[in-house]
Amino acid sequence: SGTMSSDSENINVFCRVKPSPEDDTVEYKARNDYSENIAELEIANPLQSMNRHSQNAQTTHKFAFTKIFDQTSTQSDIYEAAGRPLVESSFQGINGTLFVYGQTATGKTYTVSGYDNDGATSPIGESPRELSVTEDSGVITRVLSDIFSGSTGDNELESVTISYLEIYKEVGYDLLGEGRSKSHPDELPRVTPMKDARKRLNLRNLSVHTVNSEQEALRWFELGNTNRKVAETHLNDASSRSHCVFTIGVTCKKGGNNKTTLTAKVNIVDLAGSERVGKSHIERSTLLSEARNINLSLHHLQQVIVALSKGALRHIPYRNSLLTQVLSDSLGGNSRTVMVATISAQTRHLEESVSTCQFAQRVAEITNKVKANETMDPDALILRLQDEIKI
Ligand SMILES: Nc1ncnc2c1ncn2[C@@H]1O[C@H](COP(=O)(O)OP(=O)(O)OP(=O)(O)O)[C@@H](O)[C@H]1O
Repeated sequence: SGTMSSDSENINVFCRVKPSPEDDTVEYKARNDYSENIAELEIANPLQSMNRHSQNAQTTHKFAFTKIFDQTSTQSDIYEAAGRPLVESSFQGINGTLFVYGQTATGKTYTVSGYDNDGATSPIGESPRELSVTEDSGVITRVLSDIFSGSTGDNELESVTISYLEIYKEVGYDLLGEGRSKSHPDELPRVTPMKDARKRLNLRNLSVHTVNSEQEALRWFELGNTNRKVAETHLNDASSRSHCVFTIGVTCKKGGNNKTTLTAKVNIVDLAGSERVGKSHIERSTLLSEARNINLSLHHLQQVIVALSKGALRHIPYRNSLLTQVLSDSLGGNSRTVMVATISAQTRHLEESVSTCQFAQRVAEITNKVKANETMDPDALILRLQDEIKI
């Protein structure tokens, strides 16, 4: 039947420019054409425009995006354009992914997780202060809030689950393991990828928590962030060096047909900083091995994206890293996916900003095959098959 077919759709790519002091900024122009959903980012290259001898030197770089968020954009602007649509489609059984990519300190974590809720985290179950969406809340907080308060259309929300995975040097850590905060990352359960009988990825040891309210969900998220900070302190600034994947499972009963269940997964992904090893002034050998490791992971991600952007019938090397295995549905599979490329407007980061935008152009070429995940209860399925036979 028609509802089971899949639709091809491209990954929508957004750009966010981090606010910075007015001196030392690159001249860039953003043109958003709201009616067409096309935006163009033009970055002037000050180094080349100063060189009057090279007539043919490229003085500007131009990049196409779905939309550009300039330095004045708010957390809510980003959410409305890039986050909310994923919540709405999750109620229809459609998987969604939002991932942020960019150089260190360009606002990836701010975009996804907002400002840190400084201060004490209360254990799950105790009753501390109320958590809620504030101006600085990132995509994850807003998604969790909307899932519990947004309109599910004709369908009825049945259950919500969450999990929170950190990947550091190819090792997966469960940030919500056992529901309490840890004092050392070694205490966090290690997550390993396995294939189940149907050859689907199964993340062993990643806890999946059912949540019944926005408060409960936000409390888990806060616990995960506390564990993430612990890891950061012990693992040489793991924040820039690790990847975090927050996953929300949404189950709905289909309206007018409560024998059909719709299930969707929404992944929100904060990637490691994308700068190249050569540019960061890393001297200590341990740090160098870490840098290679992040870059290795991002390198594998880039390989997957290049293979996908070149089109069908290619071998896609998902298996080379844990990150690409986790993101296999999000990239080229069954998921509605959006990317937010974060860049700095500062002149000294020009090269990195251009390279981030170039990567984004590749990602925009990827097509996913999106279809609603519907399952019927066995009785309903038998009735439907009997109906079909009669015709
Ligand atoms: N749009 C913004 N508005 C206000 N502050 C911002 C914005 N973007 C980033 N910041 C601030 O800039 C700092 C660096 O941002 P953030 O930690 O999010 O970067 P990142 O890209 O996640 O870096 P890393 O790769 O190291 O994790 C933080 O203090 C953050 O609060």
